[in-house]
Amino acid sequence: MSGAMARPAGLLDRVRDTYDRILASPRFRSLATRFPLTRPVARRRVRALFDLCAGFVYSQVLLACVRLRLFDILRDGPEEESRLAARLALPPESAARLFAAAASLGLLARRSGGRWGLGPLGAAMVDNLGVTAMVEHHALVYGDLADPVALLRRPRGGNHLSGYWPYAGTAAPAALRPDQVAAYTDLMAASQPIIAEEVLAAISLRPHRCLLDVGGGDGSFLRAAGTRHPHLRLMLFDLPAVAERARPRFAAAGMADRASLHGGDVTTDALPRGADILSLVRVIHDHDDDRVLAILRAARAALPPGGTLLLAEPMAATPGAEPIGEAYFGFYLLAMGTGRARTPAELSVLLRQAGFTAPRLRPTRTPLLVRVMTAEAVVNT
Ligand SMILES: C[S@@+](CC[C@H](N)C(=O)[O-])C[C@H]1O[C@@H](n2cnc3c(N)ncnc32)[C@H](O)[C@@H]1O
Repeated sequence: MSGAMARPAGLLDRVRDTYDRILASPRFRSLATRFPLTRPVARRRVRALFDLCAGFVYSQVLLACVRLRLFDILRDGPEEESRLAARLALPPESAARLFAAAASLGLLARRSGGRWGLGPLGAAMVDNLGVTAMVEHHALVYGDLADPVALLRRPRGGNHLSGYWPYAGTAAPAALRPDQVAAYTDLMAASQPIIAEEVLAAISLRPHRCLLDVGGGDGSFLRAAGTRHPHLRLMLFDLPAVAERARPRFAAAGMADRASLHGGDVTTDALPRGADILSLVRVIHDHDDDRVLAILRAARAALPPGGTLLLAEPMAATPGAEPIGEAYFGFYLLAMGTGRARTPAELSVLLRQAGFTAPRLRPTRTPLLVRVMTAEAVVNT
């Protein structure tokens, strides 16, 4: 039991307990499927439970499609089954099995004349480098989650994912070598365009002069912001080996004279000054509370009084996307070894502790992908 004394159950709790006991009864479940009025609900629950049991198989069907480049092949139009099987170098029977499985998941669709085309979800995968990279990356996650009870019981870290995100498990992240940061930086860059679109639609940078992106990776977010706001000066802070990866990319985008790059460890080194808005995009959820406070305090110190903090990441308890924050990020970050998805209320508490005021959640178009909060650096008294 936790330290808190258990409160006596209220009426609502007792009603819920009774409801749970009824649902847990095999006899009731059997009755519910037979009774016409309860049958639709019973069927939905059975389906939801089956999807939970089978989800890993569905993911592997998607992985097979991605590895075979099936969505790329079908982007130019439907193809006849045996020709498609030959292009994929699959035995005809296996190919038919894959196509039927993918169609049942909305990835492919049957067309006339024995042909297969893209389904609605397969069409959404075309040129979707971010999701494609994540599907491949999940092969690593899959390994770490193979024994979830062992994962929950063991000390944190020491998994494939903690090796993939080496800053999560080291006391000296600034010493990481270029070869240790390349894979994760590229993965983040692949999904950054969609994140940047959401964030830049949620908050206007027009009133600002200079944006400092902390944990800014290869600068993808800054370049998106700089393209949309040509007046904006750009500053990037990340681990030295990561910040260096941004240099040729800013040059290629013709933004080298607007951008400055700064390498260091945000938990121990001072951040450069001069920006009136500072962003933390998909950074805070990687860290435990003590490091989050160190990062936010460094951000506060770098901003002028009244300066804006922009915090963007997937958050816990997002209405309609609860499993993303609690289940997906909960277990992903457990395997990685640090961090957790936090609710806007939890983030607000940390922001205030670090010297920010007026934390505010800004609506995003797809909160499942990213939510945005802003706060103001307190005016020193
Ligand atoms: C999950 S990635 C997000 C990258 C980028 N903001 C994005 O959304 O694509 C987290 C970033 O924080 C950086 N980072 C982690 N620990 C850091 C530290 N102690 N000091 C500076 N940067 C750090 C990583 O190198 C990485 O680029």
